[in-house]
Amino acid sequence: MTKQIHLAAHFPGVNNTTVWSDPRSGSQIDFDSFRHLAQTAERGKFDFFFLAEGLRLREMKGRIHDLDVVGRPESLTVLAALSAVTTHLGLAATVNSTFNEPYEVARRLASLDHLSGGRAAWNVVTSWDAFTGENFRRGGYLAEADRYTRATEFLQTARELWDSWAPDAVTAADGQFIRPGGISTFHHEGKHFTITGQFNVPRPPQGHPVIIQAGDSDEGRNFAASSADVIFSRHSKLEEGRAFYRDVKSRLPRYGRSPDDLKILPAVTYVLGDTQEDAAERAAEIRKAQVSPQTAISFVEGVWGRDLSAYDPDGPLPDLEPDLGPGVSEGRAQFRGDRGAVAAKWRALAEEKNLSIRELVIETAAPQTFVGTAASVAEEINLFVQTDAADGFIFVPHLTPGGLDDLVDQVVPLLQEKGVFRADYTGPTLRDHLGLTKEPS
Ligand SMILES: Cc1cc2nc3c(=O)[nH]c(=O)nc-3n(C[C@H](O)[C@H](O)[C@H](O)COP(=O)(O)O)c2cc1C
Repeated sequence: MTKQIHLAAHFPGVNNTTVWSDPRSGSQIDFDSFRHLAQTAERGKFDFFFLAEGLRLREMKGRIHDLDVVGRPESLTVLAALSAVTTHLGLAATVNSTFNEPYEVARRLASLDHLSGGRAAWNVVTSWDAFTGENFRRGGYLAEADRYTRATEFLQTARELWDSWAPDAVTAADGQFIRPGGISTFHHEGKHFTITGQFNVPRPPQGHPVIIQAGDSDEGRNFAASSADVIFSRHSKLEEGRAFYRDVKSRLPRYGRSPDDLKILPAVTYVLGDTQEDAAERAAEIRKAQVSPQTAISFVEGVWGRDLSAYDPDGPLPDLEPDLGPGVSEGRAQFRGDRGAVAAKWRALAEEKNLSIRELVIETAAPQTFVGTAASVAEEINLFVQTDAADGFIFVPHLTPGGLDDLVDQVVPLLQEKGVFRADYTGPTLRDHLGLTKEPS
């Protein structure tokens, strides 16, 4: 059976995706930038618009990675404003379950779901690191091992709050506003939260907003399989995408769910050209522009575990061994792999090709996912979905705010012609767009 593709748009501006040097590059914080990207996604009949979250600026010994994050307003606030200038597009907010409280988050998501007529989604992230925690905690930090027990209980508690209002609780008829018995008292007692009382926002139009999950560990995958509607993954290559897809989908029956109940959407990038060669040339230029001198130094610092700010990005790698103790880079940019092995590989590559620090980082940076003509990119997107490497994609453009224009104008019509992507929305809610009939419980 031919699968229907799901498409979403990610607002860029972090992780060196954005090409700041391009004269078309606009503000990351003006409402017009958000509006342009969201309205472009809606013109393309995308399922949803996605905002990530970073709760502390990344830094190296106090030096902020200022090219990584230049303005990142709180996502639910931005999405509430976007709900007024869009009509069908889903609105997905990343909200951390480690540094927030269920009552407050459940209220804000229920409110967005009401304001938007059933278009809200919550990307439940679990970043727990102590460095970020300094912004929030009164003392003591969550152990890494507890991040998903807290997230699971957090989500369960939010669901109890949403369910505490019957769908028809508000009657506003016969001199009565609330139907007797329409609102129940909630009482939650658990390891992380003990709360009791009454929720004060009516049940969201979608019942529960759509739940997205973006972890990758075994616990993260189980959390998605048990509790999420969408998983946002980093596995964007064909073979690794298929392996991830098989692994995650095979976990659903353990939780009494069917594989269709969870959509797998990897984050992807793209570059279009008039010919394959033209697109490849443009892709190489974009990769160069994405690695600024400061970005190049911070990547190498992340692997070497040393302050390398005194080194010339256009010069050779430092003649220093990596420091394999705790990294000096803090925040989400911290490198989490085997730094010794990566450093050895990078040194060998730099020597073999005579690369400067910046050239090395450009050479090792992940290539763009889809590079080609509109027709070849449409083919490839469809191939990934029809061969179960994904159910669709979250596109991360490299330009704000015009970065999705060519995708929507040139690639989406080809997918529509193939009959694998909607020509128009068929329902008002995000659950309708995703073809999700029931909520995980
Ligand atoms: C594709 C992807 C996107 C993510 N986006 C965010 C984000 O915007 N904000 C955040 O705090 N964490 C984000 N995370 C981090 C995850 O929520 C999670 O904390 C992290 O991956 C550690 O969990 P894990 O060990 O299960 O992978 C993202 C992870 C992935 C894979």
